[in-house]
Amino acid sequence: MSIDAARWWDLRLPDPAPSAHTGHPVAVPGDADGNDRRVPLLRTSALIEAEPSTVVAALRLRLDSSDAPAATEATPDSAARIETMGTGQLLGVGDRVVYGIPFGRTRIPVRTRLTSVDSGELRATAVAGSPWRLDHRITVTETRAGTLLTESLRWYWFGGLLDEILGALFIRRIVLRMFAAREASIRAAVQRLRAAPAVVGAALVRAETVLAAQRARPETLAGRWELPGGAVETAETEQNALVRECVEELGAQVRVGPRIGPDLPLPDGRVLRIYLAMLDPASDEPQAREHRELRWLSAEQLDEVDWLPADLDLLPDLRWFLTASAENSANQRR
Ligand SMILES: Nc1nc2c([nH]c(=O)n2[C@H]2C[C@H](O)[C@@H](COP(=O)(O)OP(=O)(O)OP(=O)(O)O)O2)c(=O)[nH]1
Repeated sequence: MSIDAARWWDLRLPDPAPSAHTGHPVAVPGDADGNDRRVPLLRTSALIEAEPSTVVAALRLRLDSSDAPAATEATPDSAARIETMGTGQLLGVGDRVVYGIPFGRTRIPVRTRLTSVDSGELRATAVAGSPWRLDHRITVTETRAGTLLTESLRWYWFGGLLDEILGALFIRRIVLRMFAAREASIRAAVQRLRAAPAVVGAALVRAETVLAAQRARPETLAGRWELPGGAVETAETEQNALVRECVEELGAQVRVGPRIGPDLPLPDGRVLRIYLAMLDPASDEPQAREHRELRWLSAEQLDEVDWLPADLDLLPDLRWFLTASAENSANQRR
């Protein structure tokens, strides 16, 4: 495979500024990318000892769902109501996030709409009317010590100096409290995801297509499509579980590669983790031993089958990977 998927997370992420590594909040006018220096920017960062795929899943978990981390209640400043427009459990573009920013005894609702979501970054822009605008950006960056989570907020109110004064007097304190509370709830969600029993799935890739399998059982899931795999048994690594499941379900020998996409919470409390995989050159052709049918799907065909709900949240990452592999192969042929 010509794409180095281990560098998956680095692809679209800017380097955090050195001050972000200190873990202390910084408020600087503008940023180093040449953006308007008069626009206030507030940034905090935290190192979380977990893989980026888990941190992203924690970020994208609905904070208002019943299985949300209890920290949402324990730290009311993090209160965020998320109005999901998509079907999946994770956030998608177009979803609205309503933050209740505490102000005296009341809360001022700030409505933001997610404008971009990918493996490394969530970006939301406030939808409150003009002239006021708010850009909220969360990025995750893999480091040797864990995942660096950086949150930044930039606001445009009246513009220029007035925004800086308002920021210093009012916004800065509230926003930093909100960031701190969110960090606590993200840490709690990360712990919950790491402790959950795992199901693993193989994104088995061949010639820019991925193998999808149609479930035959149980009745509630029969007819829907998934990636081959199953539950990880006690004292088994996730990679070994995938190799075993692919033999049992497909009669195929696979080589397991790096993770793709975030942790995907399942309705029963388990967590689904997907790994890229390739057929071993000596392997037999995969057969539907336990499934109804198998199909090799290209990036364009991913929407043609009725995926299980958890898998829907993987499709953007899978589509990106298949498209990038196809482009890469085309470039190499030239
Ligand atoms: N393997 C797999 N399971 C998925 C996917 N998406 C998804 O929601 N699931 C759910 C369906 C099931 O509730 C659970 C996996 O159960 P399973 O029947 O495949 O595996 P298992 O090891 O628990 O059972 P078995 O193979 O021993 O019969 O995860 C997916 O893409 N692949």
